[in-house]
Amino acid sequence: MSSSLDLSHITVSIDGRDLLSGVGLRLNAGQVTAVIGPNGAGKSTLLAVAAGQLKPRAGRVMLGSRESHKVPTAEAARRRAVMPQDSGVAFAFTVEEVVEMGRTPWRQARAGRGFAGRTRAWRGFADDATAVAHALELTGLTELADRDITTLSGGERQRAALARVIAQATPVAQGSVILLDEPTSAMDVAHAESTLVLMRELASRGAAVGVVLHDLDAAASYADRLVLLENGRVRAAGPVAQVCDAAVLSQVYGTAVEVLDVGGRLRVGPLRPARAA
Ligand SMILES: Nc1ncnc2c1ncn2[C@@H]1O[C@H](COP(=O)(O)OP(=O)(O)OP(=O)(O)O)[C@@H](O)[C@H]1O
Repeated sequence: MSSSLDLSHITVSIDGRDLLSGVGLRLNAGQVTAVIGPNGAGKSTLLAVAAGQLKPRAGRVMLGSRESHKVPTAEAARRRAVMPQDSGVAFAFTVEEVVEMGRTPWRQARAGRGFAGRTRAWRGFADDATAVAHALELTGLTELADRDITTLSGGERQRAALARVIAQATPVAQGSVILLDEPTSAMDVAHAESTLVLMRELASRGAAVGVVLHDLDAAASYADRLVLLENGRVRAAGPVAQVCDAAVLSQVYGTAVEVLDVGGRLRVGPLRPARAA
């Protein structure tokens, strides 16, 4: 299995406190890897390191076969698209303009090549307008394309941020990396499910997807592998069935978590009391 992004022995310290201690994260092409763990465990910090936004005190980040910081910025942006936890745009851009921003690294690449239409690399590039229109359609935003982004609801804004990431990641190829930090946190159940299905679709086209999720059942249903963080360390990592151990999850989250096998699919969530009729 080829790894598109490989973080090893990552340590991040701020003000003398270790937010991450010796953490590893391997994102494989064609797979969804979900990072789970309680509030403050270090999930967003780990994703920020994976995104190249935060430099670790120790450890190594490999983007494909090269150290991430040695990959030129624009090239890295074509291979690695990131949706941060808070991806709000404060200015009055239209939804379409925000999604178009995802195409910037591709436009830069073409500008750098002059008339790049004849170069080999160009053949792999999607047409910008098509990529933007497709991303809007996939996220159900076509009707809202001309709306001022600041007027959208929280869930709609989150879909626009996702559309920008999809536009940036187009064309998805082996080696593409897509990082999503709680992409469904503001979405209703229907949009959350569509987003998770879309995430799997991106992986099936060859992307290595890393996603932070609080919804344990969604993580168990849609991820191939889980990384469970606790206090800045990896408590468990591996295939879903291996990491979804009720005793371990209950201990790490400090509340009773149940894991049920329902027709071969694991259902994971808080153990809730039965209510009297
Ligand atoms: N810039 C910073 N300065 C000081 N502490 C920080 C900073 N950034 C993060 N932290 C702390 O590092 C820890 C990990 O934060 P992080 O955001 O990675 O957690 P998380 O697992 O994503 O949490 P959540 O589920 O609440 O989003 C937290 O205790 C947080 O308060």
